[in-house]
Amino acid sequence: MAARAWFKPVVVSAPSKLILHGEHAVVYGRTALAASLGMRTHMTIEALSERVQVDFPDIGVRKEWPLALIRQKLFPRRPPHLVPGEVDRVFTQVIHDFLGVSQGDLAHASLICFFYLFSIICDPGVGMAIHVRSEIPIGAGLGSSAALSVCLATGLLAIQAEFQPKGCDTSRAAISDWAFLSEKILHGTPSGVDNAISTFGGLIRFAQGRIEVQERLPCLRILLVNTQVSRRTKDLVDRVRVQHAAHPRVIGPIFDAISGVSESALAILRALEQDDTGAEEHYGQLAQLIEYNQQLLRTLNVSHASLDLICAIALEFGLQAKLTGAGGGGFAFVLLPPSINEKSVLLIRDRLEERGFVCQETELGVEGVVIQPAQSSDSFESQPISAS
Ligand SMILES: Nc1ncnc2c1ncn2[C@@H]1O[C@H](COP(=O)(O)OP(=O)(O)O)[C@@H](O)[C@H]1O
Ligand SMILES: C[C@@](O)(CCOP(=O)(O)O)CC(=O)O
Ligand SMILES: [Mg+2]
Repeated sequence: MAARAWFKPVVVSAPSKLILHGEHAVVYGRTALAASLGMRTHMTIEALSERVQVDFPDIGVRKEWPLALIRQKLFPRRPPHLVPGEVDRVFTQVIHDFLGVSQGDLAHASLICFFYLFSIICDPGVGMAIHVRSEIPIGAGLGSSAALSVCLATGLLAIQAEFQPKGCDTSRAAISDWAFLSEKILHGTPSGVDNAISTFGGLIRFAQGRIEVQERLPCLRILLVNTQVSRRTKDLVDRVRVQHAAHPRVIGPIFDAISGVSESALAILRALEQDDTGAEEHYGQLAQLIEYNQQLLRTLNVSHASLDLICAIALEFGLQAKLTGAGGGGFAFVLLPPSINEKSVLLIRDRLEERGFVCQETELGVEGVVIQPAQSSDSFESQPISAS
């Protein structure tokens, strides 16, 4: 079949995320509570004649291939199933060979994700220039990989839907499933919480692949603290897996306790949203849960000296902090109760920044993935994405 030629430019953005509670335990089916964050990844895809050009400046990748070569080398080897499922490791090896890179090559992991999704979703292939730029710190626990995966899935599905309006599912549920496949290519065994929150936005309760979008979110104020210590999600997840395999009867109950923290925190957030008369007591309970969870994550050996120091500094101000995401560095967050005065917030920020940490406040519970009107095309219209 001949390759297709032209499509309208697609502009997509997807948010980062904050895991309030449940990281690591969620990989083992327990409950996590996650909110979307104001920083986003932006992607544009434009038609390009007979070539595929990938520009990922954040990781220093800019390359181009003839479409005919991709169709010849990759398409005959793609997995037969045209719905997202398990990663076909034979096909990822085919892509590695095509790109001439080795399996562990991190800089090329994003390229592997792109070619995997492109080969399956864009049938029978179309020339394109894809450009991705992110406001999200990469490899720090705020879900940059999921935002990338969600952008790729959304953009490629939108293009395919132009050629094949019937039979191409572009719902949020389908986007999240394709992005989950991409996350599996990057991480091996992700829980799916990151792609779910980046797709749906807001606040979600997530367990065993079930996404429960929470209709209302009380206005939580948190201080994000970047340790500036880089780490890889996969390494931390592997570290926990080794411990779980060695001591399932010890580590399993820790996962249960973390899950309990997520459920309790959700109950308190719902109570806060409905009635803020008992706000002070509720914030006290939320702070207590943050402290418990940080201790549990420390027991799982995924904290780090920098994260422990942030928690200690927060405590000097009577505040609680915990790591967010995989840990081992990356980000922590500090809960700022409504009773706190601005002078204390400035003081705590100063104390943290004196120690080399970078602090910021950003919006919580923002919109999930959006397809925006393309600036370069007058004819492009904003496309709503259905929920399921
Ligand atoms: N803007 C981007 N451009 C290209 N690749 C990206 C981008 N953002 C994230 N990635 C991919 O995601 C990986 C980081 O994922 P991960 O270790 O899960 O950390 P995070 O907590 O940020 O999701 C990077 O090594 C890269 O492969
Ligand atoms: C540790 C984990 O629970 C969250 C990882 O988040 P991040 O990649 O650090 O943003 C892993 C997962 O849920 O797949
Ligand atoms: Mg990630």
